[in-house]
Amino acid sequence: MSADGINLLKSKAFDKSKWMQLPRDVVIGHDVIEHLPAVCEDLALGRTALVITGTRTRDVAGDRVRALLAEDYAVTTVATEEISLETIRKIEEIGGEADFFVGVGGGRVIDTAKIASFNLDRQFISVPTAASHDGIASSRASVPTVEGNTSMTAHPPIAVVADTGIIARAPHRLLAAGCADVISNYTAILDWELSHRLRGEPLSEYALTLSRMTAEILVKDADLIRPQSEEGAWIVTKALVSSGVAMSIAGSSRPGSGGEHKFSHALDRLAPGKGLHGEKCGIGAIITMYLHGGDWRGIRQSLRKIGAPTTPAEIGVDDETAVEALLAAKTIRPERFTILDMGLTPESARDLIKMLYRE
Ligand SMILES: NC(=O)C1=CN([C@@H]2O[C@H](COP(=O)(O)OP(=O)(O)OC[C@H]3O[C@@H](n4cnc5c(N)ncnc54)[C@H](OP(=O)(O)O)[C@@H]3O)[C@@H](O)[C@H]2O)C=CC1
Ligand SMILES: O=C(CO)COP(=O)(O)O
Ligand SMILES: [Zn+2]
Repeated sequence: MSADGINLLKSKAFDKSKWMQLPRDVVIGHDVIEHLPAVCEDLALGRTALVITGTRTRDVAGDRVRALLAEDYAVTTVATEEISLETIRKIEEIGGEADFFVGVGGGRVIDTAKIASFNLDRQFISVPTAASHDGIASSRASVPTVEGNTSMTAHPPIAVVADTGIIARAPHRLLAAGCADVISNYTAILDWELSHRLRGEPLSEYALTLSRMTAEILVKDADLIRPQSEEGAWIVTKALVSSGVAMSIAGSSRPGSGGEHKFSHALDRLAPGKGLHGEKCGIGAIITMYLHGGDWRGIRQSLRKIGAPTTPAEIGVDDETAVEALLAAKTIRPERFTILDMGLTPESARDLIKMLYRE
């Protein structure tokens, strides 16, 4: 039985988290931020909006969103500096009276808006300022907790408004990180298949195929993904939306998150502030592809071509910490079986990190 079938079979009880929810309006293109009021009108979401943004992204787009909506809506803006259960709770208090939420920023801000709106049973609109992660359109959200990073069921945005002009002007590092997040789908899928074969974990063939196809198209178009190129921003944003849809189909982040993501989450804790989410996942994907016996040099070549880092040193992490993260990775969400559960030792972890520097 595939995971798709299981979702349907289990749907007898009223449990929204089992539904396959997808965004309704997805608007990607030049200057589309100006269409945000029209999108809100189309969706008839109410008259009171809470805009959640970041301390940098407020200048980049948060203030513009506020000004655009203020003509027709009562708007409150909150700028957050971090994602945590505490911040989300505070935002829920501020947004209790809002009819809908708008998340304007990177992955942290969008996940914050996603979880707070889900908890309050309000819709939210995703306005990414960077193509740096595949949570732009997904129904999943990740929050760092004391037990490690937790993947939470939430809901997808009712709409995505992705302005490629804004995204193309963001530092190229963010775009490259988004590409790496998508490239890591290759290894996430291998881990999922491994767990399916070894542990009988349900597999969604639709989600898996969409996830792999998204990574393949991105790698094929890698030559077009250049700094400040709006065409590149458009290609990557579409891939991130597609990857997020794969997660919504699966009802979990499995199609886009395997051992390479666990490595990234372990680094979040062991080396806080070093490297972007997608950058860490990309480095992890080289390692787990090697362990799967696949084309790890191909993964590394694609990351290099796009301008993403391929070694811990490039993100300011020393090798010993990277070894520690590799060993700690399997303790994060231990129920999610990956290649890192197949007998990694301190010696082999050291060799794997060394391997990253090999020509
Ligand atoms: N829900 C899901 O399915 C997924 C969720 N994620 C989550 O997303 C997060 C990672 O997202 P990521 O975007 O890498 O990290 P952040 O949201 O932390 O963004 C990184 C930095 O880039 C800044 N930034 C964003 N846009 C611009 C811009 N246009 N110009 C200048 N600076 C900009 C942000 O500013 P500011 O300080 O203003 O925020 C922030 O300082 C993690 O929390 C991860 O768990 C990742 C993948 C999937
Ligand atoms: O980052 C993600 C997919 O790219 C989400 O995965 P996690 O569930 O590991 O946070
Ligand atoms: Zn990711």
